[in-house]
Amino acid sequence: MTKIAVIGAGAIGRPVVEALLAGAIDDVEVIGVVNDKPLPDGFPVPQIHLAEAIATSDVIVECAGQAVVARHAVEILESGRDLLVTSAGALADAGLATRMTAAGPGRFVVTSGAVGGVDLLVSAGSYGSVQRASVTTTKLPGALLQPWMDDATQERIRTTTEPITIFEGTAEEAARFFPRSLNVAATVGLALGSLDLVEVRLIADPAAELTSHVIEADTDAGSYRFEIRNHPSPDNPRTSGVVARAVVRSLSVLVGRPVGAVSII
Ligand SMILES: NC(=O)C1=CN([C@@H]2O[C@H](COP(=O)(O)OP(=O)(O)OC[C@H]3O[C@@H](n4cnc5c(N)ncnc54)[C@H](O)[C@@H]3O)[C@@H](O)[C@H]2O)C=CC1
Ligand SMILES: O=C([O-])CC(=O)C(=O)O
Repeated sequence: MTKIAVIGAGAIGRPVVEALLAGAIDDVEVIGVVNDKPLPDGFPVPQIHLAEAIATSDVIVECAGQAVVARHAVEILESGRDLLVTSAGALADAGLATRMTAAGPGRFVVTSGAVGGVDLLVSAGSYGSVQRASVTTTKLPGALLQPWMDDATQERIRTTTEPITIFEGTAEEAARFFPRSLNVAATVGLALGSLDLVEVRLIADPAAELTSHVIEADTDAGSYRFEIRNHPSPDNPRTSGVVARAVVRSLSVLVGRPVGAVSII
């Protein structure tokens, strides 16, 4: 039996817990959830402290935010626990990425999250050089407002009646400026082996009922274009609903029991 602790009980953490309790992966036990606020009434597993999670689990699943990875990943890995990272943008901090890579004996993996095609991009990145790569994300304006934006910028985004580009930059900048909306840009950069290479564009579109991520890459191995259109989570318009399922799938690979009739990894 593999003991799992989850950090975060929100739009990703809660459905991850529910899927695991429903038997999505054989032979796993959810020992509890670490959360910075009291859990809502009826939450199906107990709230535990991080120290208890570290002491009693085999794998810790982060579904809480980049700051949690920055603060706790090295400690978790040094304790010997494996760590599944959802907030991929944390690894845009090269110093943290280096410390996490050096830490052990626990291992860390990053879920593919809201996007697909990153398996092929890892293969292409290792095949030869990458000439260019881009991620263009389109979301509802309200999902993109940030505390660092001034009032005029927030108002322009909130009231736009047509699609507007609100950010252009590297995957590192994207992860820093939109920590809850552009982790996927870091995921693509990590897959290709360079975050600086990835040109990121973020569009606020009041008609964007679906969140879209268009990933393009020209490499020695080939040219790729993936267009992903996800329904947002009903619990958090920033987050695609499918992400919790991606986390469960990644966890199933990490624990060596891939889900599905035929294992595709
Ligand atoms: N890789 C990907 O494709 C995606 C990654 N994400 C990442 O996943 C994170 C979680 O997303 P959602 O579940 O939609 O967010 P959410 O806001 O619905 O839930 C976050 C949960 O984490 C808890 N939390 C926050 N800080 C914490 C701390 N320091 N310690 C313990 N618990 C803490 C909150 O109380 C809440 O329960 C996002 O912040 C983002 O970094 C989100 C969407 C896609
Ligand atoms: O869920 C999504 O579509 C993407 C997202 O929020 C992120 O990358 O942080």
